[in-house]
Amino acid sequence: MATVSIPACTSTVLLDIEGTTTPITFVKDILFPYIREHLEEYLSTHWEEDECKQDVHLLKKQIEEDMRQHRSCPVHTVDQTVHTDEEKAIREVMDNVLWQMAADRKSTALKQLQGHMWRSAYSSGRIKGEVYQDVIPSLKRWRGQGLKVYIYSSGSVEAQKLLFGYSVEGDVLDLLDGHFDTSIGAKVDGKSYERIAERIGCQPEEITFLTDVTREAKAAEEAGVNAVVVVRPGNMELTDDERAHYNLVTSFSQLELTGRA
Ligand SMILES: CSCCC(=O)C(=O)COP(=O)(O)O
Ligand SMILES: [Mg+2]
Repeated sequence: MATVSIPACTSTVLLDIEGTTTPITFVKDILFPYIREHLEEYLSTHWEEDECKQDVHLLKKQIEEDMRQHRSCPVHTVDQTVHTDEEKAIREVMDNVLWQMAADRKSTALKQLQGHMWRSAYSSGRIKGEVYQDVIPSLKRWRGQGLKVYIYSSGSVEAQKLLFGYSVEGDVLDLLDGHFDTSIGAKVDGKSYERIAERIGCQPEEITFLTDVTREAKAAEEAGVNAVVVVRPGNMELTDDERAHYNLVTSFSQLELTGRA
């Protein structure tokens, strides 16, 4: 198995989740169906709670932003099955959430609500966060070499902590130095990586970012971050140009820090 060197100046490994630490199938076949199945019940039960109100407020702001940007939104027909204003409002939120999920939108509003909904699924043991077999040994190895390890995912920080706190390998949050989500900026925007470096307190050049998505790798490189593209079963196919441009790994164990044991 070919090794891929990461620069000797690296002080921090920054990890994407879906398609990188975790199979895409876990997200698409377990996490997302849970939301679709429990959305109506969740909104009806928690509608009057502050946290749910904030989630709905953020979703409404996102809808306004989408309208301003002329992005298509679900069209509301008159629904004969709902009677009260609350039922109507819940149905509107549901339509929007399901529409965003069908488009695999990565909006902060959607991701925040999802994170809150997964809480009880993880804490009850119904769902356990999947991580590839090479992930935990690599996190331990990197930390042993003095590297810091952070997560940067479109999934909310709360959703990230649930996945690693209730993982198939147990609670592995101790192996992580911190978490970033899209509240710091979109993963396809170079500025987000500059902000992350600033927040960590290092130069962008000291960060190696591992992701399955080349648009994210490109944005990271624009900020001066070293990007490595992770190829896992079921990930999006890469073009010949992308294969030629990026360092590729199929397992974290292929990564070697230059000049360290
Ligand atoms: C960690 S939460 C579940 C995954 C998710 O909702 C998501 O959008 C993951 O995106 P990523 O940026 O980790 O590819
Ligand atoms: Mg990903």
